[in-house]
Amino acid sequence: MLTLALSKGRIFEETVPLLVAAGIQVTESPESSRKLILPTSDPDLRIVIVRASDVPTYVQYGGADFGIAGKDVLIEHNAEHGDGEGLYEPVDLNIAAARVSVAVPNGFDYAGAVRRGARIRVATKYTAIAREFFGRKGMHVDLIKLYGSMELAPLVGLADAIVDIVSTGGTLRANNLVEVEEIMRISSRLIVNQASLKLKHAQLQPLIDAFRGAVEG
Ligand SMILES: Nc1ncnc2c1ncn2[C@@H]1O[C@H](COP(=O)(O)OP(=O)(O)OP(=O)(O)O)[C@@H](O)[C@H]1O
Ligand SMILES: O=P(O)(O)OC[C@H]1O[C@H](OP(=O)(O)OP(=O)(O)O)[C@H](O)[C@@H]1O
Repeated sequence: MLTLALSKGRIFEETVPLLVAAGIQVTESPESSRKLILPTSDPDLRIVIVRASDVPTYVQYGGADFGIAGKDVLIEHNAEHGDGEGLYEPVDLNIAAARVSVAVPNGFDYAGAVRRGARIRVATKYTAIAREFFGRKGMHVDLIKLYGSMELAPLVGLADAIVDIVSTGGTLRANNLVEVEEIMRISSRLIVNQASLKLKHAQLQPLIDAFRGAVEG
Protein backbone atom coordinates (compact mmCIF):
# COMPACT_ATOMS: atom_id res chain seq x y z
CA MET A 1 0.00 0.00 0.00
CA LEU A 2 1.25 3.51 -0.91
CA THR A 3 0.16 6.61 0.98
CA LEU A 4 0.06 10.04 -0.69
CA ALA A 5 -0.22 13.11 1.60
CA LEU A 6 -2.16 16.08 0.22
CA SER A 7 -3.72 19.22 1.67
CA LYS A 8 -7.27 20.13 0.78
CA GLY A 9 -8.01 23.20 -1.28
CA ARG A 10 -5.82 24.23 -4.18
CA ILE A 11 -3.23 21.44 -3.88
CA PHE A 12 -5.87 18.67 -3.83
CA GLU A 13 -7.83 20.32 -6.68
CA GLU A 14 -4.72 20.76 -8.83
CA THR A 15 -3.40 17.26 -8.09
CA VAL A 16 -6.57 15.42 -9.19
CA PRO A 17 -5.91 16.07 -12.92
CA LEU A 18 -2.32 14.81 -12.51
CA LEU A 19 -3.63 11.63 -10.89
CA VAL A 20 -6.17 11.22 -13.69
CA ALA A 21 -3.33 11.56 -16.22
CA ALA A 22 -1.60 8.76 -14.30
CA GLY A 23 -4.77 6.64 -14.67
CA ILE A 24 -5.93 7.12 -11.07
CA GLN A 25 -9.40 8.35 -10.07
CA VAL A 26 -10.24 9.87 -6.71
CA THR A 27 -13.84 9.09 -5.90
CA GLU A 28 -14.30 11.27 -2.79
CA SER A 29 -13.47 14.91 -2.16
CA PRO A 30 -12.10 16.26 1.14
CA GLU A 31 -14.51 19.20 0.73
CA SER A 32 -17.57 16.96 1.04
CA SER A 33 -16.18 14.15 3.16
CA ARG A 34 -14.86 14.31 6.74
CA LYS A 35 -12.69 11.26 6.08
CA LEU A 36 -8.95 11.83 6.48
CA ILE A 37 -8.03 8.74 4.47
CA LEU A 38 -9.48 8.66 0.96
CA PRO A 39 -9.39 5.61 -1.28
CA THR A 40 -8.52 5.83 -4.98
CA SER A 41 -9.35 3.68 -7.97
CA ASP A 42 -5.97 2.00 -7.39
CA PRO A 43 -6.49 -0.39 -4.45
CA ASP A 44 -2.79 0.03 -3.59
CA LEU A 45 -2.91 3.84 -3.33
CA ARG A 46 -4.62 5.89 -0.63
CA ILE A 47 -4.61 9.62 0.03
CA VAL A 48 -4.27 11.19 3.48
CA ILE A 49 -5.53 14.74 3.98
CA VAL A 50 -3.37 16.93 6.23
CA ARG A 51 -2.58 20.63 6.70
CA ALA A 52 -0.39 22.04 3.90
CA SER A 53 2.44 22.74 6.33
CA ASP A 54 2.23 19.20 7.75
CA VAL A 55 2.71 17.42 4.40
CA PRO A 56 6.56 17.44 4.56
CA THR A 57 6.43 16.20 8.18
CA TYR A 58 4.28 13.21 7.22
CA VAL A 59 6.55 12.36 4.30
CA GLN A 60 9.92 12.92 6.04
CA TYR A 61 8.99 10.78 9.04
CA GLY A 62 7.22 8.04 7.11
CA GLY A 63 3.54 8.75 7.85
CA ALA A 64 3.17 8.95 4.08
CA ASP A 65 5.36 7.60 1.29
CA PHE A 66 5.00 10.70 -0.84
CA GLY A 67 3.19 14.00 -0.93
CA ILE A 68 2.79 17.36 -2.61
CA ALA A 69 3.88 20.61 -0.96
CA GLY A 70 4.59 24.21 -1.93
CA LYS A 71 8.23 25.27 -2.22
CA ASP A 72 7.50 27.87 0.49
CA VAL A 73 6.31 25.17 2.88
CA LEU A 74 9.31 22.98 2.03
CA ILE A 75 11.85 25.73 2.72
CA GLU A 76 10.22 26.51 6.08
CA HIS A 77 9.98 22.82 6.98
CA ASN A 78 13.57 22.01 6.03
CA ALA A 79 14.86 24.93 8.10
CA GLU A 80 13.39 23.28 11.19
CA HIS A 81 13.85 19.59 10.33
CA GLY A 82 17.52 18.90 9.66
CA ASP A 83 17.54 20.26 6.09
CA GLY A 84 14.77 17.81 5.21
CA GLU A 85 17.07 14.81 5.57
CA GLY A 86 15.40 11.77 4.05
CA LEU A 87 13.10 13.87 1.89
CA TYR A 88 13.59 13.59 -1.84
CA GLU A 89 12.14 16.29 -4.14
CA PRO A 90 12.12 14.76 -7.63
CA VAL A 91 9.51 16.75 -9.59
CA ASP A 92 8.39 20.38 -9.83
CA LEU A 93 4.71 19.87 -10.62
CA ASN A 94 4.18 23.50 -11.62
CA ILE A 95 0.89 23.68 -9.72
CA ALA A 96 -0.20 26.25 -7.11
CA ALA A 97 2.26 28.69 -8.66
CA ALA A 98 2.67 32.11 -7.04
CA ARG A 99 5.43 34.24 -5.57
CA VAL A 100 6.64 35.19 -2.10
CA SER A 101 6.98 38.95 -1.80
CA VAL A 102 7.52 41.84 0.57
CA ALA A 103 4.51 44.16 0.80
CA VAL A 104 3.93 47.39 2.71
CA PRO A 105 1.05 49.82 3.23
CA ASN A 106 0.50 52.16 0.28
CA GLY A 107 2.63 55.23 1.06
CA PHE A 108 5.22 53.52 3.29
CA ASP A 109 8.70 54.52 2.05
CA TYR A 110 10.22 51.04 1.85
CA ALA A 111 13.03 52.08 -0.53
CA GLY A 112 13.93 54.89 1.87
CA ALA A 113 13.93 52.51 4.83
CA VAL A 114 16.26 50.15 2.94
CA ARG A 115 18.55 53.05 1.97
CA ARG A 116 18.71 54.43 5.51
CA GLY A 117 19.34 50.96 6.92
CA ALA A 118 16.28 51.43 9.14
CA ARG A 119 15.21 48.55 11.36
CA ILE A 120 11.73 47.47 10.30
CA ARG A 121 9.17 45.06 11.74
CA VAL A 122 8.07 42.33 9.37
CA ALA A 123 5.12 40.02 10.02
CA THR A 124 5.17 36.65 8.27
CA LYS A 125 4.42 32.96 8.37
CA TYR A 126 7.59 32.46 6.29
CA THR A 127 10.28 33.27 8.84
CA ALA A 128 13.06 31.17 7.27
CA ILE A 129 12.52 32.72 3.83
CA ALA A 130 12.30 36.23 5.32
CA ARG A 131 15.36 35.77 7.56
CA GLU A 132 17.47 34.55 4.65
CA PHE A 133 16.23 37.30 2.31
CA PHE A 134 16.74 40.26 4.63
CA GLY A 135 20.01 38.78 5.89
CA ARG A 136 21.31 38.65 2.33
CA LYS A 137 20.31 42.30 1.85
CA GLY A 138 22.11 43.20 5.07
CA MET A 139 18.87 44.60 6.51
CA HIS A 140 18.04 44.37 10.19
CA VAL A 141 14.46 43.30 10.70
CA ASP A 142 12.38 42.20 13.65
CA LEU A 143 10.38 39.20 12.49
CA ILE A 144 6.92 38.65 13.95
CA LYS A 145 5.68 35.12 13.35
CA LEU A 146 2.02 34.84 12.34
CA TYR A 147 0.05 31.84 11.11
CA GLY A 148 -2.31 33.62 8.70
CA SER A 149 -3.96 36.90 7.67
CA MET A 150 -0.54 38.57 7.44
CA GLU A 151 -2.13 41.43 5.47
CA LEU A 152 -3.80 42.65 8.63
CA ALA A 153 -0.57 43.23 10.58
CA PRO A 154 0.51 46.55 8.97
CA LEU A 155 -3.07 47.85 9.04
CA VAL A 156 -3.22 47.67 12.83
CA GLY A 157 0.36 48.75 13.57
CA LEU A 158 1.70 45.29 14.39
CA ALA A 159 4.31 45.50 11.61
CA ASP A 160 5.73 47.85 8.96
CA ALA A 161 5.82 45.19 6.25
CA ILE A 162 4.79 41.61 5.52
CA VAL A 163 6.31 38.70 3.66
CA ASP A 164 3.48 36.70 2.09
CA ILE A 165 2.35 34.79 -0.97
CA VAL A 166 1.05 36.89 -3.85
CA SER A 167 -0.72 35.53 -6.88
CA THR A 168 -3.22 37.92 -8.47
CA GLY A 169 -2.39 40.72 -6.03
CA GLY A 170 -6.10 40.95 -5.16
CA THR A 171 -5.61 40.38 -1.42
CA LEU A 172 -2.94 43.10 -1.22
CA ARG A 173 -5.11 45.57 -3.18
CA ALA A 174 -8.14 44.86 -1.01
CA ASN A 175 -6.08 45.79 2.04
CA ASN A 176 -4.36 48.87 0.59
CA LEU A 177 -0.94 47.19 0.48
CA VAL A 178 1.62 47.22 -2.32
CA GLU A 179 4.18 44.64 -3.36
CA VAL A 180 7.67 46.18 -3.13
CA GLU A 181 10.01 43.22 -3.71
CA GLU A 182 9.60 39.73 -5.08
CA ILE A 183 11.64 37.26 -3.02
CA MET A 184 11.06 34.10 -5.03
CA ARG A 185 8.71 32.28 -7.36
CA ILE A 186 7.09 29.18 -5.89
CA SER A 187 5.19 26.14 -7.12
CA SER A 188 4.36 22.78 -5.61
CA ARG A 189 6.72 19.82 -5.60
CA LEU A 190 6.33 16.09 -5.42
CA ILE A 191 8.20 14.95 -2.31
CA VAL A 192 9.12 11.35 -1.55
CA ASN A 193 10.33 9.53 1.57
CA GLN A 194 13.76 8.17 0.62
CA ALA A 195 13.34 4.95 2.60
CA SER A 196 10.00 4.32 0.84
CA LEU A 197 11.68 4.96 -2.49
CA LYS A 198 14.12 2.17 -1.72
CA LEU A 199 11.72 -0.27 -0.11
CA LYS A 200 8.73 0.31 -2.41
CA HIS A 201 10.66 1.27 -5.53
CA ALA A 202 8.66 -0.99 -7.87
CA GLN A 203 5.37 0.66 -6.85
CA LEU A 204 6.59 4.25 -6.36
CA GLN A 205 8.84 4.84 -9.35
CA PRO A 206 6.06 4.36 -11.98
CA LEU A 207 3.91 6.92 -10.13
CA ILE A 208 6.80 9.42 -9.94
CA ASP A 209 7.35 8.89 -13.67
CA ALA A 210 3.62 9.34 -14.36
CA PHE A 211 3.58 12.64 -12.43
CA ARG A 212 6.65 13.80 -14.36
CA GLY A 213 5.01 12.76 -17.64
CA ALA A 214 1.76 14.56 -16.74
CA VAL A 215 3.69 17.79 -16.08
CA GLU A 216 5.86 17.58 -19.16
CA GLY A 217 2.76 16.74 -21.23
N1 LIG B 1 -2.95 32.58 -3.85
C1 LIG B 1 -2.23 31.51 -4.17
N2 LIG B 1 -2.12 31.16 -5.47
C2 LIG B 1 -1.40 30.09 -5.84
N3 LIG B 1 -0.75 29.27 -4.96
C3 LIG B 1 -0.84 29.58 -3.67
C4 LIG B 1 -1.58 30.69 -3.21
N4 LIG B 1 -1.53 30.72 -1.88
C5 LIG B 1 -0.76 29.67 -1.52
N5 LIG B 1 -0.35 28.98 -2.59
C6 LIG B 1 0.48 27.75 -2.60
O1 LIG B 1 -0.35 26.67 -2.23
C7 LIG B 1 0.13 26.05 -1.05
C8 LIG B 1 -1.04 25.60 -0.20
O2 LIG B 1 -1.80 26.72 0.17
P1 LIG B 1 -3.08 26.57 1.09
O3 LIG B 1 -3.74 27.91 1.11
O4 LIG B 1 -3.85 25.37 0.66
O5 LIG B 1 -2.47 26.21 2.51
P2 LIG B 1 -2.20 27.16 3.73
O6 LIG B 1 -3.51 27.66 4.24
O7 LIG B 1 -1.15 28.16 3.31
O8 LIG B 1 -1.47 26.14 4.77
P3 LIG B 1 -1.85 25.68 6.25
O9 LIG B 1 -3.22 25.09 6.16
O10 LIG B 1 -0.82 24.63 6.62
O11 LIG B 1 -1.77 26.92 7.08
C9 LIG B 1 1.03 27.11 -0.39
O12 LIG B 1 2.01 26.50 0.42
C10 LIG B 1 1.63 27.80 -1.59
O13 LIG B 1 2.72 27.05 -2.10
O1 LIG C 1 -2.61 37.57 -4.64
P1 LIG C 1 -3.83 36.76 -4.35
O2 LIG C 1 -4.36 36.07 -5.57
O3 LIG C 1 -4.89 37.56 -3.63
O4 LIG C 1 -3.40 35.55 -3.37
C1 LIG C 1 -2.70 35.82 -2.20
C2 LIG C 1 -3.36 35.21 -1.02
O5 LIG C 1 -3.45 33.80 -1.23
C3 LIG C 1 -3.04 33.15 -0.04
O6 LIG C 1 -4.11 33.05 0.82
P2 LIG C 1 -5.27 31.96 0.55
O7 LIG C 1 -6.21 32.43 -0.51
O8 LIG C 1 -4.68 30.61 0.34
O9 LIG C 1 -5.99 31.98 1.91
P3 LIG C 1 -5.61 31.08 3.15
O10 LIG C 1 -4.18 30.62 3.02
O11 LIG C 1 -5.83 32.02 4.29
O12 LIG C 1 -6.57 29.94 3.04
C4 LIG C 1 -1.99 34.09 0.54
O13 LIG C 1 -1.80 33.88 1.92
C5 LIG C 1 -2.53 35.46 0.22
O14 LIG C 1 -3.31 35.95 1.26
